[in-house]
Amino acid sequence: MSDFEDINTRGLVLVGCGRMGGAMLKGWLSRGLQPGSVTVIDPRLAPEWQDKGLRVNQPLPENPAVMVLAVKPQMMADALGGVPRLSDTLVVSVAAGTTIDTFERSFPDAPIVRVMPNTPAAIGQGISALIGNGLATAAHLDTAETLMSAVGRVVRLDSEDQMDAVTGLSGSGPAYVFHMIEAMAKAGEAQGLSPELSLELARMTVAGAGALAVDADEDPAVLRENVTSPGGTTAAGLKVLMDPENGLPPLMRRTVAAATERGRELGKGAA
Ligand SMILES: NC(=O)C1=CN([C@@H]2O[C@H](COP(=O)(O)OP(=O)(O)OC[C@H]3O[C@@H](n4cnc5c(N)ncnc54)[C@H](OP(=O)(O)O)[C@@H]3O)[C@@H](O)[C@H]2O)C=CC1
Ligand SMILES: O=C(O)[C@@H]1CCC=N1
Repeated sequence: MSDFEDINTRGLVLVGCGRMGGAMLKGWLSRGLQPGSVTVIDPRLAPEWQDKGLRVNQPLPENPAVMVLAVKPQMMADALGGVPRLSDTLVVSVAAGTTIDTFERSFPDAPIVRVMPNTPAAIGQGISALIGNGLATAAHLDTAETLMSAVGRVVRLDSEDQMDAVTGLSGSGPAYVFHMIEAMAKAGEAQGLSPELSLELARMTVAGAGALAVDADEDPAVLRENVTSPGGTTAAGLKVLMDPENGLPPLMRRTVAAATERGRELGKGAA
């Protein structure tokens, strides 16, 4: 039996099919979601989605199993204005900042699950955190978890208050790691390597270290120590990187704090 049986029967509506909506849709279709059961609402849907058998910008099914909202927080009010007051439909939002009570104003009788995914979902390597409203039953949370586990791992939160920090860490986090690759590549160039060689070394080092961190039984700290020979090259590099005042720890603290704070602002309706 497909995990998507009820959704394939009643339908899924995806409002906003950009980078995040598209990444999730790709994962769902590859895991058994039938294209004909998906209604995509996006005024300027990318051409790559046009010939996939999806229902594009068509009237909504009468009683869809799930509606996924994946538009920018700043566009959410517009998007919500265009959808009916569903009640028997699970509403899932992936928007940063936008709080559950905002959705409850549009869907006062609906189960609502707020999710924070990330873009490695496009290759099934995402991590999503979720939390439901008072009307979301265990079955609704399971449905949301089924959807999100099709594109990576899922954790459940204890409180919606955690969501902005989750957003600042894992929602935005892939961008920090991509920037780390860029910075490592530039640093290699500064030591005389060619841009191509430097980028390849940086990219595969981050990919391999990330995969090892997930696969290994040891903590990242132990994996780090395994690379670090006493008096060797890594120790010399880490002395700079781990400097408590000017190194990565205070920089990363400020980075995640700034992103978390921006999530809070978006939740209060900031543009
Ligand atoms: N990108 C990421 O890494 C992550 C994003 N998110 C969240 O996902 C949501 C979407 O972000 P992202 O995918 O990056 O943004 P995108 O801009 O790539 O995607 C949003 C899509 O929604 C479309 N759209 C705009 N207005 C409407 C509307 N009224 N009805 C239907 N569709 C509409 C946009 O069209 P157009 O471009 O023409 O405006 C666009 O195609 C945001 O709320 C973000 O916080 C969460 C986790 C990670
Ligand atoms: O930058 C943003 O606001 C979105 C949310 C998390 C990742 N991208």
